[in-house]
Amino acid sequence: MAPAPDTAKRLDTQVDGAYSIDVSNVDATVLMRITAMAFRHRWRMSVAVLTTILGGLFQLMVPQYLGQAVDQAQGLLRDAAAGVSDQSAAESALLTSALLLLGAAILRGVFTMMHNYQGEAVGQLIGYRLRLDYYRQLQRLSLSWHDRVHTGDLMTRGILDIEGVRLWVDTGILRSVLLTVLIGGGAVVLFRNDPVLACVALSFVPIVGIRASIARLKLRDTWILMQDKMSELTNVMEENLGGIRVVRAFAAQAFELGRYDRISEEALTIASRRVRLFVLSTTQMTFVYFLAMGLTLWVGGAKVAAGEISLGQLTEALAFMLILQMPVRQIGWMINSIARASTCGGRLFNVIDLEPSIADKPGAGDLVLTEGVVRFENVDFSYPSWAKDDRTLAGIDLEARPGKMIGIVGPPGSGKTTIAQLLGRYYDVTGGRITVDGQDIRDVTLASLRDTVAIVQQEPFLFTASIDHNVAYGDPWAGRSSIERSAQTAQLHNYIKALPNDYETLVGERGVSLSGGQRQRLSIARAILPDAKLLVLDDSTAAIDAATERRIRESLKDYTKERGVIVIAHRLSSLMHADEIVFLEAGRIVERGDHDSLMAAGGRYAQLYELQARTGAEPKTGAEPKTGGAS
Ligand SMILES: Nc1ncnc2c1ncn2[C@@H]1O[C@H](COP(=O)(O)OP(=O)(O)OP(=O)(O)O)[C@@H](O)[C@H]1O
Repeated sequence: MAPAPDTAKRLDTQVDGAYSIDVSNVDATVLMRITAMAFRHRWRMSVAVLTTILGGLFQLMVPQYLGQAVDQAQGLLRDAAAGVSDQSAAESALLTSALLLLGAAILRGVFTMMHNYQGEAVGQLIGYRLRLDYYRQLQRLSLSWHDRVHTGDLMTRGILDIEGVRLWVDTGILRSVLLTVLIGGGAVVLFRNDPVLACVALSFVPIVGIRASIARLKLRDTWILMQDKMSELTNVMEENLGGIRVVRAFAAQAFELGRYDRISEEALTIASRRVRLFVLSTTQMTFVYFLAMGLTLWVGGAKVAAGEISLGQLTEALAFMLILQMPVRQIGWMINSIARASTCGGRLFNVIDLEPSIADKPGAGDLVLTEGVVRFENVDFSYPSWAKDDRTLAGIDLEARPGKMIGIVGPPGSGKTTIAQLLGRYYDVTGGRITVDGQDIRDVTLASLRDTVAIVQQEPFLFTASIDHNVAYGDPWAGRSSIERSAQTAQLHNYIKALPNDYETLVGERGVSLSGGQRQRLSIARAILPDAKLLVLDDSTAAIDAATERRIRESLKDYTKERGVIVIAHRLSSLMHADEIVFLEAGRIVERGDHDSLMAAGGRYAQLYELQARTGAEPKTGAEPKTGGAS
C-alpha cells in the first residue's frame, strides 16, 4: 500500500541530504502500512484470521462443556444417593459432554496451530521484504547521508526494527482478534448465566489489562534505551575491530575495554530496571487475578448454596477465568507490540522512503560518448557539513581527454580526493558544472557515468572473496584472460600465480592478508578491467615502490592511449610526466602547467620538487619528466 497522503507528502519532501537517523515520530499510518503489507499475502492472512476466530470459538466451548459435565456428574451422584438404578441415559450424556469437550479442545489446538503457522509465515515474509527494501535503500542513498549516520547504528536498526515490525502480525493483528473473540464471547456466556457472578469473574480483566499495558509501555521505553545501548556497543565493537591495528599499536586495549565496559554497564543497569519492572508488574497482576478468583469462588459458592446457579455454572465461570488469564495479560504485550511496530516501522520507512539526493533525473538518458572529453567548468563545492562561505573547492577548471594525463598535487586536505568524488558524482557540485562530451553529468544516468569513469580509491577496499572475484567486481562476466591481463598491467599477476590457489585464493577480511601495495595493485586491476573512458588514480600508488610504479605506468601505456587519466599524488614522480599538472591549495588551483614550465616558474610545485629531491623522498633524478601521452 502506498503511504497515506499526508505521510507521502512529508516523506516525498525528504531527501537524504536533510535526513537524520534520530526519528521517533509514531503514527497510525505506519501501522496501516504494515497491516497492508501483511494483507498483501491475502490467502495466508485470511486463513490466519479465520483460524484465529475458530480457535477462539472452540476454546470458549471448553468451559461450557466442562460446566455441563460437572452438572451431569452431580446429577449422577444425586441419583445414586436417591437409589435410582437406571443411570444409563445420564451416563451417556456425561460421556457425550466429555467427548464434546475433547473434540473442542482438539479442534482448538488444530486451529491455533494453523493460525500460529500462517501468522509466523506472514511475519517472516514481511521481514524478508523489509530486509531487501532496507538493504536496497542503503545502497541507493547518497554518500553525504552515509557520512552522517553510523554504520553500527544502521546495522542494529536493520535487525531489531525489522524484528519489531515482523512481530506485529502475530502479537498485534492476530492477538487482538483472539482477545476480542475470547473476552467478548466469554462475557456473553457468563452474563447469560449470572450477571453478578460475571462481573466478579471478569473484574480482573480491566485491572490486569491496564496494569499490563502500563508495564509494557514502561518496558518499551526501557527497550528503546536498551536498543540505543546495543547500537552504541555495536559501534564501539565495529570501530575497535576495524581499527584493531591502531588499538594495538597504541597499546590502547585497556582504554577500549573501559569504553566498552562503561556502555555495557549502562546496558546492564537498564536490563536490571527492566527485570524489576517485569517482576513487579507480574506479581501485581497475579495477585489481582487470584483475588478475583477467590471472590468468584466466594460469591459463586454462596449462589450455588442458595440454588441461584448450578455447580456447573460456577465451574464454567472459573474455567473462563483460567482461559482468560493469559490472553488478558497479553493485552500489555499487544499494546507494546503496537507501540513497538509503529516506532520500528516509522524508523524503517523513514529510511526506505528517502529520496537519494544523488539520483537519476526523471527521464535521464545514458551518457553518449563521442570523444571522451571530461571538463570541470568553474566548479565550486562544499560538503554539506561545511559553512556556506567555506568552500572545499572553488573555481576549478580542468579538462581531461583520451591519451592525455592530468596530474593533481597539493597539500593534504586541499581537495584532491574531492575532485575524484565529484567526477563519479558521489556528491553534486554546488557551483559550475562537470561535463563529459558536453553533457552535464547531472543530466545522464549514474550507471552510464560510473561505467565511464573508473576511480581507484585512496583506501583500497577488498571484499572477503577470491582474488579473481575481487578483480572482476566491476564486471562479473569478465573471462579469466581479461582478469589476468588486468592483473598483469597492475603488476600483480606473478604474485598471484605464486599463491596456493592462484586466482582462486581467498583474500582475508578486508584484504588483510595482502600488503598495502598489493591491495593497491589489486584495486588498480579492478578499476581497469571494465572499459572505462577515464581512469582516476587517487593516491593509489602511494604504497607501491617507485620501480613497480614505473612498471605499472609502462604497462598502462596501451590502456591509456585511448583513455584519459587523472593521477592524484603526493609523490611527484607519480605525476611529473603528466601533460598538465595542477597544484591545488585550499580548494583552489594556484599553479598549472607541465613539469618544465612549473619548474621554470619556481613556485609551489618547484619548491615541492626541490624538497622531495633534497630529502630523497622523491622524485628520483632518473625519472624522466613529461613524455607526452598518458604513460
Ligand atoms: N565526507 C566529507 N565530509 C565533510 N568534509 C570532508 C569530507 N571529505 C573530505 N572533507 C574535507 O574536505 C577537505 C578536502 O578533503 P580531500 O579529501 O579532498 O583532500 P585531499 O587533498 O584529497 O587530502 P589528502 O591529500 O590528505 O588525501 C578536507 O578539509 C576534508 O576534511
